[in-house]
This record gives sequence, structure tokens and C-alpha cells, in this order.
Amino acid sequence: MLQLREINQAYDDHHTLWDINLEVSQNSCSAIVGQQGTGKTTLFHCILGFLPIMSGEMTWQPKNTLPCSLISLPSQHRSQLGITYVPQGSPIFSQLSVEENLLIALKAGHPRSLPVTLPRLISELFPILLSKRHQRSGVLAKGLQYQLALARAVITHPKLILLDEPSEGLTASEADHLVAIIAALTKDYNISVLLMDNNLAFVTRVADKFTLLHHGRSVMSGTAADLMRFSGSEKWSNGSSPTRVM
Ligand SMILES: Nc1ncnc2c1ncn2[C@@H]1O[C@H](COP(=O)(O)OP(=O)(O)OP(=O)(O)O)[C@@H](O)[C@H]1O
Repeated sequence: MLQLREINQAYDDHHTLWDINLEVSQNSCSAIVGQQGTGKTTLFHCILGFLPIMSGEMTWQPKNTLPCSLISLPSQHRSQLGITYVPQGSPIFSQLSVEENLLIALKAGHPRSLPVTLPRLISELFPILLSKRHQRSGVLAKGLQYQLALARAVITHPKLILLDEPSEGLTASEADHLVAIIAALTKDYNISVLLMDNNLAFVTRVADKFTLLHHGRSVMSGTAADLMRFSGSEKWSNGSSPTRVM
């Protein structure tokens, strides 16, 4: 549904992304991994239209639609097409209740359909959040705050969600919940996921395709087994330890 071909990007004269190819299929979860400063955030921002690219092509084609090029579309238009984003660090309105956070996201996605009620997918995917709907969101545990940030994205019925470091700061059981939610999004709700995360244990549980970035270049694209094999080898890292890279 999303295809990137030979994407190059530069911050002034600092060439950051080199000939990146990437494909996200319908009903899939793909992961971008790589050490700090290797270009993961830059790539996300190019997909979202926050940053221009120097060259390359980005094609968007959800099921049963004609392909369209994203390159010339502003970020707002890309979000209307169904591409949404959960930035790092659970961006929520911490002074507002869980329900208020959700209703604001819902109204922003459907400005003419007032009054609004929370759609059923919230109770199906985020039952704990619903049970805490009247609590101030700032007092929720870190894992529930992340669920709320994700629910705010899901409530707008996107086709593709980009997640920036979703496992960061989560406990093991909070990460387990997130793995289950992402699996349900892709399998039951037709929402594809593209995430970047350096927690190898997490990404190999949740994603089915992996792209390894190194100094702005894609050095591996494949399955979890390919990733483990590649990160165990040293041919791409100039001798740096895979544990540092992940
Ligand atoms: N606004 C900017 N202006 C100039 N250079 C930038 C800018 N943002 C990032 N860079 C540089 O681009 C390169 C890639 O950075 P980027 O943040 O995309 O990497 P990353 O893999 O997401 O890192 P992290 O895991 O730390 O978020 C780095 O060398 C960084 O210093």
C-alpha cells in the first residue's frame, strides 16, 4: 500500500537518506531499525510530508484504490488519505480526561459529525482505557498513556499508522498489551503499521518485515530471521557491536 523508491533526503548539504526503498503491505506491520542518528525519524518525516525529499518516488495505494504519488502532497492531505502518526513519548493532553482526549481526536477527524460518541473499536481494542475514561490522563501509567495516544490515532480510522519508538519506557506487560493491540489493528481492523524501534525483542514479536538503516542507507530488508542473521554479522557495522546498534 505504501511504496518508497530510491528516496534521497538532505538537510542543506548534509545528505541524510540514500536511495531508500521500502514497501508496507496491506494488513502488515513493518519495522525500521537502526542505531541513533541513522535517519529513521527523517524517513518518517519524509513519508508524513513534514520534510521535502531531494529525489525518489512515494506511491500510496490502499486496497481497491488507484495509485497516487505522495511527493507533491502536503502533510494535511496525506493525513486525509489515511496516513497518521504517533510521535515518541505519548503525546496526549495530560490535564484532560481519557474521554476528552479521545473526543477531541474524534472531532478533529470528523469536524461536521457532532455530537460524537466513542466508536465501538475503542471498547474492543482499548477496554482498560474505557474503564478509566473519566480519569485525568496525566495520572495513567506510561503504558496506558501510550495506549491513549495510539487510540487517538486509531479513532480517526487511518489506513496506515506510523509509530515512533512505541516500546520506549514500557514495562514487559505493557509491551505485551501493545503487541496484542498492534496485531489486532493489522489483522482485524485493516490498519497497517510502520514502526521504528530499537528494541529488538519487541519488534521481532510485532512486525513481519524489517528494514535495517545504517548511516542513512538501507542495508537489509527482510524477515525477523534475516534481521537476526544480519545483525549478528559485522559486515555492515564496521565492527561495531550489534547490541549497540539495536
Ligand atoms: N533538523 C535537522 N537539521 C540538520 N540535521 C538533522 C536534523 N534532524 C536530524 N539531523 C541529522 O540527520 C541524521 C539523521 O537523524 P534522525 O533523527 O533522522 O536519526 P534517527 O535514526 O531517527 O535517530 P534517533 O534514534 O536518535 O531518533 C543525523 O545525523 C542528525 O544529526
